[in-house]
Amino acid sequence: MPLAEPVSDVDIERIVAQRVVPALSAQGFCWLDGVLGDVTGGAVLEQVRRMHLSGALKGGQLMRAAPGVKRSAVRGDRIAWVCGAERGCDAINALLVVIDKLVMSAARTLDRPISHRSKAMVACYPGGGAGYVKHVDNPNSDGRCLTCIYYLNKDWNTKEHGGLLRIFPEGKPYVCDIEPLFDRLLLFWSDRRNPHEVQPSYATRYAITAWYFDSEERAEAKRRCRERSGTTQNSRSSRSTTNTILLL
Ligand SMILES: COc1ccc2cc(-c3cnc(C(=O)NCC(=O)O)c(O)c3)ccc2c1
Ligand SMILES: [Mn+2]
Repeated sequence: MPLAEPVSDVDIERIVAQRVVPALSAQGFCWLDGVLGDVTGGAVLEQVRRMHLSGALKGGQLMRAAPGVKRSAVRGDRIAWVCGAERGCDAINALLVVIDKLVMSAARTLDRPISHRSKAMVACYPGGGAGYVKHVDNPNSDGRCLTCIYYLNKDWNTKEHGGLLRIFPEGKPYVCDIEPLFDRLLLFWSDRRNPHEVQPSYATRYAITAWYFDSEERAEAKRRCRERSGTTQNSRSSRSTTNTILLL
């Protein structure tokens, strides 16, 4: 049941109470359809398409590329980081405003100290079998607690196009397959509770991801990083994934 456009704060509070909080509490992930509606969702898609066609999306990095293993064999996406204030990203910004409201409302109810997020990662799996092997987004308490992925793929047919997001909930005998459908928002805990993979995609597959930080876990991660690099408060911390996934 798509939400009215633009989605209202009342709608957001209702969806959080009825869907997001119960699902995150019970199973550790949740997806919502019809989040922005056709008009605003379509505007986001157009802005992502324009970024892709203009060459703004670059090969995604890896935290630790095993020697001799081609990056694309592990992760085939092309990405760009946006804060939403960039020219031609106003619809992406509108999406981020809605996701921020959803997440902060859920954080209040769940009493999770979520205080900030990464920039938005605009991603394209360009087809040709590109995917991402099974992984955990935050296996080592880097501060990221919630992964939010907004999908933009109209007329997506998994049997033909592949590209399923498969979650392997920790300790459960089942998997959860999520189709990357247009105007769908997926949220899941970023830690070891939710190993997941992007199955090989055979059509262009767009998504926008933001990671939300648990402020206490993030502070502890920064403290450990400073301790490891033996630097003082003022020096630059060593560049790492968490530093790459910069905060707004
Ligand atoms: C060192 O700098 C960076 C910068 C960005 C990084 C992004 C990812 C990442 C993680 N997960 C997914 C995913 O699970 N997508 C699921 C889906 O599209 O349905 C994805 O597409 C991309 C991993 C490592 C990174 C390291
Ligand atoms: Mn991931």
